[in-house]
Amino acid sequence: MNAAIDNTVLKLSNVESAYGPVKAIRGVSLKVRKGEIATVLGSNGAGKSTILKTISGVLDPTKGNVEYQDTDITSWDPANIVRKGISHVPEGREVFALLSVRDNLTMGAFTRKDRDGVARDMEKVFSYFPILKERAEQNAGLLSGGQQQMLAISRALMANPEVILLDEPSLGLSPKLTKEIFEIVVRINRERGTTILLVEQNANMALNAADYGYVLENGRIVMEDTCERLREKEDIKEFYLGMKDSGVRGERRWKKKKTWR
Ligand SMILES: Nc1ncnc2c1ncn2[C@@H]1O[C@H](COP(=O)(O)OP(=O)(O)OP(=O)(O)O)[C@@H](O)[C@H]1O
Repeated sequence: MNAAIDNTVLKLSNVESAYGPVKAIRGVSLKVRKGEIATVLGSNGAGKSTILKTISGVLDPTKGNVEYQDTDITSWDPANIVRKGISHVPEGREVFALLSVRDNLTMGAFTRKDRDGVARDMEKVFSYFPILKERAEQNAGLLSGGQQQMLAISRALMANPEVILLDEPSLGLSPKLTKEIFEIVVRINRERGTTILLVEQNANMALNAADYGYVLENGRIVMEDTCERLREKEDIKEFYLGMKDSGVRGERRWKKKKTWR
């Protein structure tokens, strides 16, 4: 379908990416529509982070294309991809530990010249995460893990993105904090209309927050559907929603891939 008609903002077509001889994703095709939260679920090593790195330009694909709003951005420089409107929050809540919270946020706006807009967005970020305002002058390294995750998301927001690529925000966080962070992610999506592509192992949180989901196994998409329908599928219940031990990677027997859109 024509991207303009089905509202697709981000489209991967048959993408393959590798680390030297290690093929991490193979033949990945997916679409993210404007204003939606899309999620990619998968176990350790499935290739989730590699999808985000390939979109954000950290890693050049060996095959296939990445399109954003009908522009082919395959292998673009990461800074130009941020300028174009895509911000990446990498796994592991990367922050500049020796810089203050405020300076981290200012660095997130490195592509912008509109000082008033940057100041406004900093206040907006502080309204999402008031603890960051309280600790604005502290070094980011002094923040707790959860607060660093908040800062990493906030720094991405400071670029005023249309799309946020969010890598495993639940990593290492308590269930309570994970829930809090997901609530803010949904709020950002609803209030700003920010399109979000979220990769997660925590399927429960991701399927509740997202509109549309993909399941990635061994570098390949094996299933996709609305999150509402994915939650009802036996494979998802067994392997991702804790109704059965997830077993060893690669041992799963997924039914033939079905596509609904
Ligand atoms: N820098 C690297 N060099 C070599 N191989 C890598 C590198 N980064 C990832 N890989 C390999 O690529 C594959 C996909 O990794 P990726 O990090 O994308 O998976 P993931 O689904 O995000 O896993 P996790 O949930 O553990 O973060 C894995 O086999 C991994 O070992």
